[in-house]
Amino acid sequence: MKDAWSSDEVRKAEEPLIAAGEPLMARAAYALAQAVLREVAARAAARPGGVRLHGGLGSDGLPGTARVRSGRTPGSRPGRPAARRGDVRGARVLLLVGPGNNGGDTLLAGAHLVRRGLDVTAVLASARAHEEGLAAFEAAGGHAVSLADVRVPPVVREALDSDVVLDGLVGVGARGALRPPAGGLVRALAEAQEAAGRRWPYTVAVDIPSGIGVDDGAVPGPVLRADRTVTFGALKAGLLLPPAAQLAGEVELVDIGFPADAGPDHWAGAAQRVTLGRHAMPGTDTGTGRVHRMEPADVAALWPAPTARDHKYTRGVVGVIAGTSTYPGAAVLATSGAVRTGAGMVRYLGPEDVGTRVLLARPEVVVAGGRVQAWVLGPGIPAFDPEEGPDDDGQARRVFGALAAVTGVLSEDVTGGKMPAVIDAGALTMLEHRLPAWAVLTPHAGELAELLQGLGHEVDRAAVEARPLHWARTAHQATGATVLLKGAITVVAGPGAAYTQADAPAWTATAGAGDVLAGILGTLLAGRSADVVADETLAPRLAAAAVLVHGRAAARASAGGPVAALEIAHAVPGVIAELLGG
Ligand SMILES: NC(=O)C1=CN([C@@H]2O[C@H](COP(=O)(O)OP(=O)(O)OC[C@H]3O[C@@H](n4cnc5c(N)ncnc54)[C@H](O)[C@@H]3O)[C@@H](O)[C@H]2O)[C@@H](O)CC1
Ligand SMILES: [K+]
Repeated sequence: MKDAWSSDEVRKAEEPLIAAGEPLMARAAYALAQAVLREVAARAAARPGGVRLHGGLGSDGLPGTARVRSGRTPGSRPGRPAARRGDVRGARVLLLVGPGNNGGDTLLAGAHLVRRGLDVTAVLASARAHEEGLAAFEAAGGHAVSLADVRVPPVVREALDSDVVLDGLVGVGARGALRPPAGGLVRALAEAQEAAGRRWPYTVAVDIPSGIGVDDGAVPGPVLRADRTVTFGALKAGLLLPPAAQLAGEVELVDIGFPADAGPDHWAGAAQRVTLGRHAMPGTDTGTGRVHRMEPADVAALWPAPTARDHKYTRGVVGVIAGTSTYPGAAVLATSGAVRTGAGMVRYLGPEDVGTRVLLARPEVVVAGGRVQAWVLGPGIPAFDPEEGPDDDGQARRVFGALAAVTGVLSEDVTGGKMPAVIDAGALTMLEHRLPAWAVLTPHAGELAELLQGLGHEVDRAAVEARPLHWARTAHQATGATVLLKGAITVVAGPGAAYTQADAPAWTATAGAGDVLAGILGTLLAGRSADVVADETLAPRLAAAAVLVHGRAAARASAGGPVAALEIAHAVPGVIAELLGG
């Protein structure tokens, strides 16, 4: 499991170590310099002619760095002697340096790089800079200029003429969007980066890409996209959360001596254990707390793998209420997802013609009512409109009945009382009561926005996409349910924990993929039905596990190319075999 910390937790972990005189910053800076040297050496090794790794500016013919580097012997200008293959000397590095310790890390790393023969320029974005770091950098022979003196355009040109850019403007001490002048600098650099495409230098974010929401993964202003983030002591929540995670590149965690578990999970407190009715508003979401990411071993440990003593009923029966005569495909996809994940049995409830199609695709499915251990409700069923009434072949009636069993409103339901459920698509519009955590809502951003609007929030799809974890938590607090918010990076918010999974290739954004996910999760919930009802932390974990399996199955089915939803379901057994065998 990857654990990403909030900025508060990082600070709490640092305090006693700093008080004890641990050289945290020196360790961070050394590791940062090593990461840069590794990359520079690898690139130089791949290039005959040595160090000039990057294509350089060339486009406007300007000696781009002259103004930034005025008065300095340009040791790495074109025309210098060619170095050996793999030699890092003379590679050009631009440091973007902010006023705090993040800038300090960057300057100290810069000093290491200068000593290794790299050609390093530091742009100090603020009037203040980390004193010790600046002194070490200059003593090593590094060249520092002030942004106030050189202005933004020459810095952009310098960046374009560099091999590596280090973004050390702000780290976990920052709040909100980058303010001027750093904000203006990064806006200009990000635009140039976008325009330059592959000609842009290798960009390393120091601890975090400056300007992201450390705790909530928001991107409130300009941010320079990193190829790599070298982060210190612990992962930061914003590095795993969308949309910021998409700007962090490859994340490298460096051990600087934090204890394995330094602090409490602040978010796991009582804040979200509120009892709110359907129309009550949640309290303010603090947006702090840990975020987890499941890895294969975590999923294997949770998996309800069968033993020789099991039979189909102990393995778990999944009831699927999905599809209509107009949208029969969702029924096929959801039942296929459930069957291929290893359900003891899958029941299908719906219109007769849809049931026939389900059977043609999956003859294992039982098209009849009876006991189930978990429900999958809603794929391919239209939104419920209380004014118009249902036009869905009776599917809304069936979903309402199943929801009563999930919430315990019908305590003596024919299905046997409370049980977990996946609540997807149309079923998301049929929620009338507060839900338990073992009900897992699986909206995409647009559906979550509509659900939240129904609860009185002024939020649209774009707002949900801008702060997915915040809104998933808000929906969890308001409804009581576990919320699985689908996206390129999927977020799960449930009691005491948040998960984020980034397992699926971009090709997975295709019609029907979500129906398959609903089936996969339904089988997992059915396989551990009693546990899920007894332990409210289990549904979020199983939801994250389902997302991992679905994403890996999509990657298998895609093999780098387009993927059809049914093929994701077909790839699931191979993924499970790999997870359990590993
Ligand atoms: N405390 C320590 O000993 C260690 C800290 N480390 C580094 O220190 C960083 C945290 O350092 P600090 O707490 O000094 O804070 P930062 O360096 O992250 O930034 C704080 C500074 O940025 C300014 N700032 C805040 N919000 C801003 C905004 N929106 N726009 C522009 N400027 C803004 C503040 O005025 C303050 O001067 C970590 O991210 C990490 O890189 C590492 O060296 C590891 C050890
Ligand atoms: K940074």
